[in-house]
Amino acid sequence: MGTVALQEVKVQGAGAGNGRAKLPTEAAFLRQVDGAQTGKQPYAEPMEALDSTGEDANGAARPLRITLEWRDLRYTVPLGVRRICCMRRSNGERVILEGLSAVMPPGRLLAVMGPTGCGKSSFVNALAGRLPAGGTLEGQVLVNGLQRGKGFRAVSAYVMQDDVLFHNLTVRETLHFAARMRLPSTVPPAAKAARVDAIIAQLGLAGAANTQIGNAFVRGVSGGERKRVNIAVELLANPSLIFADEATSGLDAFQAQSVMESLSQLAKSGRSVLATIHQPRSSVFQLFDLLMVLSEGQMLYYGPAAEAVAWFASCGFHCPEHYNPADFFADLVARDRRTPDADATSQQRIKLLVARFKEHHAEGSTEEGAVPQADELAMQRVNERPPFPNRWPVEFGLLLKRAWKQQSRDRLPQIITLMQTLVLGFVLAALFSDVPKTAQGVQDELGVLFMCCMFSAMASLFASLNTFPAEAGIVNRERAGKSYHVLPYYLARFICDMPLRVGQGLLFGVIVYFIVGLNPAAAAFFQFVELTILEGLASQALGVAVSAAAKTEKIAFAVAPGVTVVLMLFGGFFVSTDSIPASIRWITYISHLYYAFQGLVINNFAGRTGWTCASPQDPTCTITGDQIIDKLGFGDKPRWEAYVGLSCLILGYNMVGYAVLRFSKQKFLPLSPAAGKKRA
Ligand SMILES: Nc1ncnc2c1ncn2[C@@H]1O[C@H](COP(=O)(O)OP(=O)(O)OP(=O)(O)O)[C@@H](O)[C@H]1O
Repeated sequence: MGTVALQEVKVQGAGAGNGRAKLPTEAAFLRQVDGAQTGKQPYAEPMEALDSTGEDANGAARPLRITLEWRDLRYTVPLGVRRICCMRRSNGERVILEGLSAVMPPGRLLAVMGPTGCGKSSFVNALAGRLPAGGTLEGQVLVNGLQRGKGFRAVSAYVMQDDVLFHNLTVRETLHFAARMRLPSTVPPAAKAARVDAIIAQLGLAGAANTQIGNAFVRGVSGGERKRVNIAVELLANPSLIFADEATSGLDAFQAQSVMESLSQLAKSGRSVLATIHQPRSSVFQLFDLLMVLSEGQMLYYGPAAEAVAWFASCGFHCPEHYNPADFFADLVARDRRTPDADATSQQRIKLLVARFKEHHAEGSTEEGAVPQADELAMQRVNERPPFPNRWPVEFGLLLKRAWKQQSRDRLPQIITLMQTLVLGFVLAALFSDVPKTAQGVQDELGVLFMCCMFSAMASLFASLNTFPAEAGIVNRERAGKSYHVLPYYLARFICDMPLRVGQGLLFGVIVYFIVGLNPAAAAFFQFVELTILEGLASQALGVAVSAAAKTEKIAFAVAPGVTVVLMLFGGFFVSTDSIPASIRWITYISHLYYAFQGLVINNFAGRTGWTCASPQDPTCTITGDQIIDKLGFGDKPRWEAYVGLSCLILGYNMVGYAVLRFSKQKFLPLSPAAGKKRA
């Protein structure tokens, strides 16, 4: 059905307004949706009211019946600024959602449809409280008659458009972790495991339970299974309200059907499910209880999905027989910008449909969707619960276990680290093997020591940059769902990174140290390794701090090496600290390369003698190690200073990284009720 056909239909249907079927009023609609219309009894599903504990047999909070109401939702985004002379003028704003009001009773699957860019995701995000900061959201969102409160996150789940899962964990491990993290520790482990099994069965994941999630490089579960794992992760907290944005995007028809069937089952079990969807096939359309059709941010239909065809027919637009209603609506409400005429016609059609629906809505809006008092009370109780399900030590233990599993199975970074260490170690060793004890040899040894600092700093930095941003999506999702605090996550990650840094430092030391012929004392070798490991840990923390501060992986990769190069210039090799202008000398003291180089130089040269000066005037002239140390400006530095400096930097960089992560959590747009109240 193309646009031309729609125009024909419209001509046929012009003036059909008088005989149009009326949609039920809001209250009648609630009764219909709850009762005979859909063959369901009002709240007929197994949704027992919360008992005194509010928990089910597994100790998990029972789903609540959620009546969701939105009033006069209006979402606008600024259109940027323009400069007139030296003044900045706003270009105005763009209205993304306009005047959306409706009530959704519990235990229903609401599908939000409309052409691309019509505001489906914005609508679902507005209800879920997940619109990105930067615009204005006005109106009201009521959950069981109450304004969205602290408990909203606890009762709702948000299934992301993108898959955000650890690729090295199996489906079962992913779900076990989510169950342990999202259910309180008062729930016994056996009950949590039973819940995981139940959800695996419910979402048809039994066949894939022991398969790794996978990614572009590692073969894993199918796209549909990944989507269902995403849903399953959210389900483990037993949410009463589920938002699924583009639940079927990127899936083939069969997988899309199975995902939507899962969502429909969840609605049948008493939960309220809101899903945005693009052009569902007719068998998927049959699964919807309620349908909302949006175009240009306005509502063209909201009501029982089964009655949408009749509604549009009553407006003069008839869906041909044996035609998928979803395809018909998609053509009907899309703006056709191919030619100016087609655009004008489609705009007129949308205007007409918006006006008709508004007219109907105004007739029905005097009756409010009544919320049973028990539901309101249950919601009030949830609002009073603490937001995090577990205590700090439990979170730490779980995060440590997961980080360890993920890292130990992530072979690629380990292989890259090993290869880098071997290649650079042997190249350095080959270039500088058996350095002579001459003035030139001193230069070579200093060069080797600084190269060791550079290698340790860069390898650890890139290890952080390669892994930390990749986790950001998962961590953001888990933090938005109030799964855990940031500190236990941060500490667990730091601890799990340590073995790789230690292994790398040790391997590099073994290859380079003896071939080059650095200080032969055994203690000096161990100090060399200790210092490069400490430097690696500091550099890793710097990488995390930069990654946390940078908005994207690309920015992190652009900024972090630049920062390291600046710190390298203050490392004491190129310019002695004494020759650096006093105003910028402080940078030296935040440079891990400086402390590492200082430590390695003192470790290598202190107390040693016998380097010849290569002076033609005095062939017996020799240089002592202490003279070399003095020349570099480290003469007055005690050995421990490098250790203390590096330890302070590990702590300092980590504190910065933690603070940035802690305070850079995704900001969501608050709901401003003023305008909504004015209009209400
Ligand atoms: N923060 C923003 N700033 C500017 N424009 C925005 C912003 N958020 C959304 N939009 C615009 O608002 C419109 C609606 O976006 P939204 O993502 O809600 O549409 P959608 O119907 O979900 O689209 P799709 O089906 O393609 O996912 C789009 O044109 C989008 O470009």
